[in-house]
Amino acid sequence: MKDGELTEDEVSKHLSDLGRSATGLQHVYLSLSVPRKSLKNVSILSTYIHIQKLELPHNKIKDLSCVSHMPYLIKLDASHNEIFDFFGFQPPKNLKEVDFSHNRISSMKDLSAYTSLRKLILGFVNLDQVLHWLDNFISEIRGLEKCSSLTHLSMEHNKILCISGLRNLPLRQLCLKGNLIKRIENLQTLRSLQILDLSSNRIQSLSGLQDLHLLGNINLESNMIGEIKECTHVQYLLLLRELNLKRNPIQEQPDYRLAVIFILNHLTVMDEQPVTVEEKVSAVNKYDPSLELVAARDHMTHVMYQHIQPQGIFDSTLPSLDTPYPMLVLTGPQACGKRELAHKLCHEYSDYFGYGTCHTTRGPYFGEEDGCDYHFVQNEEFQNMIRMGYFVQTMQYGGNWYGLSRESIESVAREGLACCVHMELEGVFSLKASYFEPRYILLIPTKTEDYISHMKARGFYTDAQIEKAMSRIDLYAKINRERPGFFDSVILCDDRKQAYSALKQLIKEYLGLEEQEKEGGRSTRGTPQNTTAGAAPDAPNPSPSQKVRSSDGSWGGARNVERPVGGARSRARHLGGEREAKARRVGGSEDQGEASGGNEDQGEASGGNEDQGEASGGNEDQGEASGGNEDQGEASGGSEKPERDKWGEQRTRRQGQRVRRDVHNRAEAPNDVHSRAAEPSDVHSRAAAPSDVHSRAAAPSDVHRRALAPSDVHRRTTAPWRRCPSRWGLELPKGREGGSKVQLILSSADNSHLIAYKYEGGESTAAKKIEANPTDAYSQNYYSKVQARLLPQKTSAELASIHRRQQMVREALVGKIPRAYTHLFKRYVHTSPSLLTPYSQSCDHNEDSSSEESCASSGLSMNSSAGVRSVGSPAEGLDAGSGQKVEPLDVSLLWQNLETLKGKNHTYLSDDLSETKVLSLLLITYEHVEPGLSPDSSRSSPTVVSSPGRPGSKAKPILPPIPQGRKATEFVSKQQMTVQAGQVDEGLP
Ligand SMILES: Nc1ncnc2c1ncn2[C@@H]1O[C@H](COP(=O)(O)OP(=O)(O)OP(=O)(O)O)[C@@H](O)[C@H]1O
Repeated sequence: MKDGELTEDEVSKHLSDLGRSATGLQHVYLSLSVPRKSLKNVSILSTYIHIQKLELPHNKIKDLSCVSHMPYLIKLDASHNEIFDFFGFQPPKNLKEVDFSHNRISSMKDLSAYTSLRKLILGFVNLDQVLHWLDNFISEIRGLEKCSSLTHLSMEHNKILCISGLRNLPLRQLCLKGNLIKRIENLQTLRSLQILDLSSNRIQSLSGLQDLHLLGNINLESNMIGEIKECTHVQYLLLLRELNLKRNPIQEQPDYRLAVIFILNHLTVMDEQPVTVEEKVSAVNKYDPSLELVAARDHMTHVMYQHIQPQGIFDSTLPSLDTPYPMLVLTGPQACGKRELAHKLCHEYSDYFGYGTCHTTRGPYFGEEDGCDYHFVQNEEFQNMIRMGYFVQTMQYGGNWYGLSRESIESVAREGLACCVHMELEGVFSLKASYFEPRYILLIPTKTEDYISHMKARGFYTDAQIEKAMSRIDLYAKINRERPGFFDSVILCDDRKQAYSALKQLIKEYLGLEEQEKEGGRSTRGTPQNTTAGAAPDAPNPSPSQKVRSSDGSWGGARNVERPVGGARSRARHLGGEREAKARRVGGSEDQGEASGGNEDQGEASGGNEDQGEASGGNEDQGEASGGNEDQGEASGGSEKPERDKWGEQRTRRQGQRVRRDVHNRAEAPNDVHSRAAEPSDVHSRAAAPSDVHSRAAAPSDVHRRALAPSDVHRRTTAPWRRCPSRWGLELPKGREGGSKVQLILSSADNSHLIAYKYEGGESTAAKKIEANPTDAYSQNYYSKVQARLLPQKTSAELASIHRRQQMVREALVGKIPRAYTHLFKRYVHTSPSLLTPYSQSCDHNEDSSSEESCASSGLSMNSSAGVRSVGSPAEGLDAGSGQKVEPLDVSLLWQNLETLKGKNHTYLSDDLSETKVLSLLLITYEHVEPGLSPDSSRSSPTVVSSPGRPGSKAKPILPPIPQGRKATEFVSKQQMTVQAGQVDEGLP
C-alpha cells in the first residue's frame, strides 16, 4: 500500500460475501473490510459499485466521496478516521447504518435525504480537538428531522449542550453520553425510546423522562443527581428495569439503594448490580411498612426503652387480666373533628372522662394551649422522652412527632377517670399492640367537599396536607371494611353536631346513663333490651348510617351489662326518702344509709361478683364488702354526687383508707343493719330486678378470675371499665321471691354455667344453666384471652395438682374419699345433716357422674351451711381432725367460709349438673345479715376462694401441706395471701 492509497490487490484481498448483484445478473462481492491500514485514499472504491457493506475503521481517510458510487451500500463504518466532511457523499438509497465516530466532524448537516438511515453513530466525532477548539465540536443535534427511520443514534462524547433536534424520531436507543447536557429535555416525543444513555453529563434531575413509557434502561452514571426524590420522575415507567446512577451524589444518601429500589420497584438491575428479592422486601419494609409493622416497631421501641430506663409504677393503668384501664380513642383523618369531640366529651362527661393530652413537636396553632391541646415540645425533647421510655405510642405525621405518654394517661387515671384521646390510624395500631384495651371510635367524613372546605377554612393546612388527609379517608374506610370489629364504632362526622350526638349516645349507652335518665323519669326500670332500643331523650337518635355498631357488638355488650348495674345503683338511690331518712337518722348521712341499707350494696355484697371478688381479695375491698363497698367509702367521706360515676368510684376507693376503716362501720352501726333488714322495699326492689342481682352474681368467672389475680383486685379499683366483664347473664330462677344474696357459686369450667348457688330467703329453686351470651364476642374473646394467658403458664405439675384437687373436691363432696379433705366434710356432715339429706340420698342412689356432680354441689351446699365461724377456726378444726397431713388447698378455706353460712341459708342446686364439668370451684360468702344478727357475726369478712392464681400473680397454684399444729390464723392468712397477694389485711378478722 503506497502512501495510504488503497490498491486493487488490497481490495481483492478484503472483499467478502460473494453474492448476487442487486440486478441479480452477476455474482459480486458484497462486503469490503479494510481496517487499520492507515488508508488515506480510498477513491479506488468508486468502481466497486455493488458493495453493500463497507468497513474502513482505524484509517486516516479524510474523503469518502467514493461512497457516492455505491448505490447499494447499506452499512458504512468510517469510524476512527479523519473525516471532516459529514456525509460528504451522495446518499446511497438504502444506507441504513453509518458510523462516523472518532472523526473530525464539527457539525451536523441536513440528512433528510437519508431516509433509510436507521443507525447513526457520531460518537467522538471530534476527539482530536476536544481540548482545543470548542467551536469544532458537535454542540447541537440537528439535521435528523427527516430521518424517519432512525432508531439508533449515538452521539457520545461530543460537546452537546442541550438535547434538541430529535423531535418525533422513532429512536429506540439514544446515547448522548459524555456531553455537556445539564437537563433532560425535548425527549418527550421519543415515544419509542427504550434505551437511554445520558451518562457523563451534568444532569441533576430525572425530570423529562416521565413520558417515555417504553424506557427500560437508563444510564445516568457520572452525573449530578443528588436527591432520591428525583427517582420519582421515572417511578411510573413501568418497563424500566435497569438504572445506573453510579457516580452521582445521590449515592451518598443514606440507604440510597433501598430507597431507589423502593421507588422504582420494577428494577431488576441497579447500578449494574442485580436487585435481589431481599432488597425489594427490605425496601418496602423500610419505606412503606404495613400499619402493623409500624405499630410493632413503635411498640417495640417503647417497650424497649421502658425496660432500659427506670420507670415509675403506674398502678392505675397497669394491665389487668379482666379489667383493662378504660380508654376511649377517637380516630379518623386529620381535622375530622375528633379532637374537638374529645374535648367536648371530656368537658360534658367530666365525671367519666379526662382528656389524654399528647405530646407533639409541631408548633401550636393559633389558639392552642400548651398542656391542653398538646404538650408542645421540641424535637430533641421528644426524642429524649422516647429514649426515656415515657411514651406508650408515638407516630410521625406530616413531619411532626406525636406521642401519648404514660404520664398523660396516668394523670387522667389518677383522677379516677377514663382517658379519652384522639389519634391517627397508626396510633390505633400501636395502641392495639400495647396492653391497653381502649374502645376505638372511628370518625369518618363522607362528604369530601365539605371536608376539604372545612380544612381550608381552618387556614392551617397546605394543599399537600389537605390532599394527604383526604387520601387517608380511604385508608380508614378500607381498614373498617376489611377488618370488621377493628373499630368499636363508626360515626360519620360530616356534621359535627350530629357526630357529637352520636358519640354521646354511644357513651351514654355504655355508661348506662340513659338508663339512669330514664329511671329518673319513671320509677320502674326497663329491661336492658328496652333501654337498648331507646335513645336518650336529649340526644337525637343517630341514623343507622351514622352509628355503625361494631361487628363484635362490644359496645352493645358493654351497654347491656352496664345498665343493670347503673340501673341498680340509680334505683338504689331513687329508692326514696324513707331509707335515706333512716340512714340519716342512724348514720347521719345519706351515704351511710346507702352503705348499710342500700340495696345496691346488698346486691353487690351478696351477689355482686366483682364486689365479692373485691371483698375477699383486697383490703380496701374488704372494707367495701362489709360496709358497702363504695358507699361506705363515701359514707365516711362525704355525700354522694347526684350522678356519681361508676368509674369514679375508684376515686372513692383510692381516696380512702377510710374505705378500709369502714370495715367496722357496720358493726358500729347495728341500727343500719336493722334498718336494712327492716326495709322490705329494698329486698323487693331487688327481687323486682332480678337480672340486676344476677347479672352480677352471674359472673362467677369474673369472681374466679379476680380471685385468680389477687393483685388485680387492687388495681381494679382504678378501673372503672371493670364492670364490663359481667357479661355472663344469669337468669334468676323463677319462683324466687325475696332473698337475694347469692351465697355460693360453683362455676363450671368455661364459666358459662352456674352450678349451684344459694341465697337468702325465697323458695328453693334449682339454679339454671346459664350460657354465656354467644353473640357477645367480647366475652368470648375475652375469656379465651384469659384462658390463653392462663393455660400456657401451667406446668404439668400444676395441672396435675389442679386435677387432683378437683378430683378430691368432687369426691369429697360426695363423701367418697377419706383423703385430705375428708375430715372437713365429715365435720359438716355431722353438724348439718338436715340440709344435706335430700342430696346425699340422691347421691347414694345415683353413681353416675352427673349425680356425682350434683352431690358435689350438694356437698358444697351442705358444707356451706355447716359450721359457724365463731365456733372455731378452720385451722382448729383441722388440728382437731384426723391428724392427717392436710394440704391447705382452697377447699379448706372454702370450709372456713362455709362456716359463715351455717344454718342461715337454703341451697339451690343446679338441675343439670350432669352437663357441667366442675373444674373450678368458687365459694363466695358474704356475711349474713339478718335482723338481730350480732354485729360481731356480721363483721365476718367475705372471702373468695379460688383455683390457682393466674400467671404473674403471687398466688401459688400448689400450696405446701400445713405442718401439724400450725395455727389456724397462720393457715388462713397464708391461704388468703394467695388470693390477696400484696394486700393489706385490714378488715380481716
Ligand atoms: N399520639 C398520637 N398518635 C397518633 N396520632 C396522633 C397523636 N396525637 C395526635 N395525633 C393525630 O395526628 C394528626 C395531626 O394532629 P394535629 O393536631 O397536628 O392535626 P389537626 O389539624 O389539629 O387535626 P385534628 O383536629 O384531627 O387534631 C391528627 O389526626 C391527630 O389526631
